[in-house]
Amino acid sequence: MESWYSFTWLRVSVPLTFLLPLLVVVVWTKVRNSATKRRPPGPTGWPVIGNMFDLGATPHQDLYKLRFKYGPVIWLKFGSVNTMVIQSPKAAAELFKNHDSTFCDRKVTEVMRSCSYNQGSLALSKYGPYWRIIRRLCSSELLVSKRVNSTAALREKCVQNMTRWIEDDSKASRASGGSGEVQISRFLLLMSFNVVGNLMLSRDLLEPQSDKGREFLDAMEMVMEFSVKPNVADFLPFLKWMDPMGIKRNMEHHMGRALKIVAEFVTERVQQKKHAGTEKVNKDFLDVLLEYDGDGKEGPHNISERNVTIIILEMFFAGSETTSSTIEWAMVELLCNPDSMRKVKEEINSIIGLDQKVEEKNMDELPYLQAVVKETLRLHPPVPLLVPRDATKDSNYMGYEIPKNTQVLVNAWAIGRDAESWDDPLSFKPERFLGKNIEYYGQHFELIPFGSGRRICVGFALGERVVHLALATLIQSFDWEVSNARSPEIADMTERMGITLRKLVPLKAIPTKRNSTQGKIELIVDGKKYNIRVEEEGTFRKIASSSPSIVFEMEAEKLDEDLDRKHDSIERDSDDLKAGIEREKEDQHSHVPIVALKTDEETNENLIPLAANEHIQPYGACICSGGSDSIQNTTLSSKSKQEHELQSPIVDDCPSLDLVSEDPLINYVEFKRRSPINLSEILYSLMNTITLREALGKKKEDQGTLKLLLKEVVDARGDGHKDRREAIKIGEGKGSEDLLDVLLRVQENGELEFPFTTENVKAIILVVVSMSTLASIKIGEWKTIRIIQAVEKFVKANLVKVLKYSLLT
Ligand code: HEM
Repeated sequence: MESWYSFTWLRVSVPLTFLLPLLVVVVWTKVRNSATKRRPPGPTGWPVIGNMFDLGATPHQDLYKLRFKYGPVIWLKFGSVNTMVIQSPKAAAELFKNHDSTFCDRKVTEVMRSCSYNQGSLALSKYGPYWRIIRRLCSSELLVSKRVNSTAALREKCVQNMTRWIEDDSKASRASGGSGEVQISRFLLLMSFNVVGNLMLSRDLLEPQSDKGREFLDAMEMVMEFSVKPNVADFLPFLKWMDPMGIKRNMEHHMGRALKIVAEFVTERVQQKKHAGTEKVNKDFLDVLLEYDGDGKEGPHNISERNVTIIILEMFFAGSETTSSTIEWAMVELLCNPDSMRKVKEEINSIIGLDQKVEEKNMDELPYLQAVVKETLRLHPPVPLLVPRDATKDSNYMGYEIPKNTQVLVNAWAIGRDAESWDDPLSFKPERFLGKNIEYYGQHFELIPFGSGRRICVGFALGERVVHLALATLIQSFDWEVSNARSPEIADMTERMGITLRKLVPLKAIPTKRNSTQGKIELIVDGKKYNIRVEEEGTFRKIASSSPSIVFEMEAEKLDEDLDRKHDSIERDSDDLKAGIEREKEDQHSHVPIVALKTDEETNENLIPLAANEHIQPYGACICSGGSDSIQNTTLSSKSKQEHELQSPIVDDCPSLDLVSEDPLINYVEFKRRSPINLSEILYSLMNTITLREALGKKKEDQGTLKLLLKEVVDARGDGHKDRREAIKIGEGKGSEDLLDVLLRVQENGELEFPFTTENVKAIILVVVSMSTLASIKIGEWKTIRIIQAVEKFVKANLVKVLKYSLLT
């Protein structure tokens, strides 16, 4: 009996072993096909697990590839979860414009249920009264433009702190023998955390050295890491109770830590409120949440302390990495595209300059910077698939039947690369936005880094301000360089998917502080020190008029820093080289005083030809020309002359400065390659080149040394300018007069009210020339300060170029 039974069982079970799985596949495929009749196209999945293995570590990229095969709307199944993916601007427009209310719920993953987080969260809450209340509070009290504007100073403070940390970190690296390289993302994250901390809780949460801050950051980073780990329990719900991958257990631990820290702040504030006598004037978001007592229409009527804690924590999640990763990507792209970096730098230089801090109110004047941010968000949206939506009901979308509870992913990353919307979509070209009205506020569906519709990012006004401000400040404050060894990894755009999309290998670059011209001038009047801006001519004139002598010194800080860098970069084992550079630094440190003495005009001692070592020289009424066109002012009476000076157009920048090529310097550096460079020599030569051109109209080929110049001046009435003056006289050379021509004309015509000798002419020319050598400048015409300034700016700009050149070759 038993053997019959065994035999029969064997006869039945063997075919069943093979047939049953086949049957399951056939039935499952049939059921799926019938159910997906009017579903969007997509790759066929496996039984039970569906398309779980079709996506890897960067799902937005895998989905983008599927678009080429299946089109812009794709259907996938992850275990039991139906998923629709939107990958074109047109499909996104259809979704957000015509179906937003159907798809405005959120799909909540199992891990985000840890510590009941989803119940207090704004970003994950169901579309309903709780979401509406919190969203309204966020919009009106925290993130609406007017409110954001009123907190600009807080953000500017956080961004300035960041530049200080970067500078300190770089200095520390240099001091310990490193290259001065910093990992920018670290400071960006701290900065953006503090921005959120200041708005939510009125405090800086993080200082690089703070233990409490580090603990919070660490807990947050773990939460962010676990929140995006693929979890099999999401797709196979029957496994939820097991938490087979341990993700939820870990999340409970780290989320618990983060919530505990925020809860301490909340409790502290609740206690303060209990004991505070008067109403607080400047309320932060925590006050607003705690004081909420209903809107008289729909619930809830207050927000529990637990939910307040969750909402505050969420703002840190949502507002910190998103902004910091965007800025990091922008810096990466700019460093890989030097032309764009140059343009954005030039724009900042010309609109804000180096002397003024970047402020949020400047942003409207920086269209190229704005274009850089848009281009960065197009190519690197920090939340590439937006935050997953969930269908609230069955619907018909673009002719497809989409069942309730379908998860909807909008691939903003793929949309930013859509070839129908963007020319050359994979290249970084901020210019594509110039003069175009393409914004990222959810109305132009080819650019939706903040999402769109009802669930569009509630913090975009804040996010965009932080990104622009911090990026502009980083560019204004530092020159950024990438070491040769790092170049390949900077250009490697491989991504890492966390809570936001980051660069796999974080950006490391070397910052060199850019110094402003302001504060570089120390003015010493009768033993008193003043720090003045060169531009503040009024101040300058005021002090000057009350004092017979003015001494100001050019600080050599900038040169010092360049030398420090050079010191670090040149072969480190060569003591001779180091010693040479140290000597150079010493030289640069011994500031050369620039002296001006304003004498009584009546005295009019005429001009004393300059003696090389004297620091103070009297000057007479005839020295008032910083440029050829104003020499006639000398004929004016003292009062009207002063008035005229106040009104007269400043000798703006010397127009010919930009014609002076830096080639001689490059040649010089080339010649001196790998040996210490005498910077004073370079400066001296460049300054002479520039001012000789300005004073004598000399082209660079026929400029000689100072010796030749002296000969020319001594021979001022002689051949050098004879032909020119003849031509000018008969009207041919009008407009091409240089300073010497003008002086000679004035002299010949006897236009002045006092004797104007050849000695005077020589002295004026020498004044202008010697002024530019940074040695014993003797001059009494304030306009010439503009020339000094222009020359100095020019030299610095070129010096950096020259040094860079020498380091790179
Ligand atoms: C560059 C900066 C930022 C980017 C790119 C960004 C991006 C996004 C995206 C794509 C969404 C989902 C939108 C959707 O589903 O359609 C979102 C939602 C959200 N963002 Fe942002 N965000 C940024 C900054 C911020 C900041 C600074 C905050 C607040 C401090 C913030 C708070 C939120 C919140 C609370 C949500 C959920 C909104 C809801 O579900 O109603 N974000 N963000």
